[in-house]
Amino acid sequence: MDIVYINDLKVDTVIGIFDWERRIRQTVSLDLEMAADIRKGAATDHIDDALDYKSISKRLIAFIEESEFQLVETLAEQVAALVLEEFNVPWLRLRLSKPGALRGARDVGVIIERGERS
Ligand SMILES: Nc1nc2c(c(=O)[nH]1)N=C([C@H](O)[C@@H](O)CO)CN2
Repeated sequence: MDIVYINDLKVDTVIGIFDWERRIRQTVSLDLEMAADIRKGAATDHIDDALDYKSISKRLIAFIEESEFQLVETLAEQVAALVLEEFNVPWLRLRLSKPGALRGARDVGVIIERGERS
């Protein structure tokens, strides 16, 4: 199994459980690993035969910017479902972090794996 990845994709969104968090936008960061067979794209050297990380990141930015979830768990599940369904990805690992959300920690968040790994 090969992996196409996106690291430290930063997106501003409304996220959090407290009233003050509902009134501001905060940055979340995504590290996304997606299972893919890269051999066809490597052989043809054509983007149509590759999992296009640019189009995935554009879709994720649009979705996350519009979202208003409370928990990082909910955002992570929704992002995972979107990638699995819309981009035909069989398996992914997503680390979704919220920098500066916890005093004394660089970031907090969740790591999830979804789908079937071949
Ligand atoms: N498991 C979680 N714990 C907490 C979350 C969360 O999304 N998942 N969120 C918060 C607050 O919004 C925090 O990020 C701001 O202080 C607290 N705990």
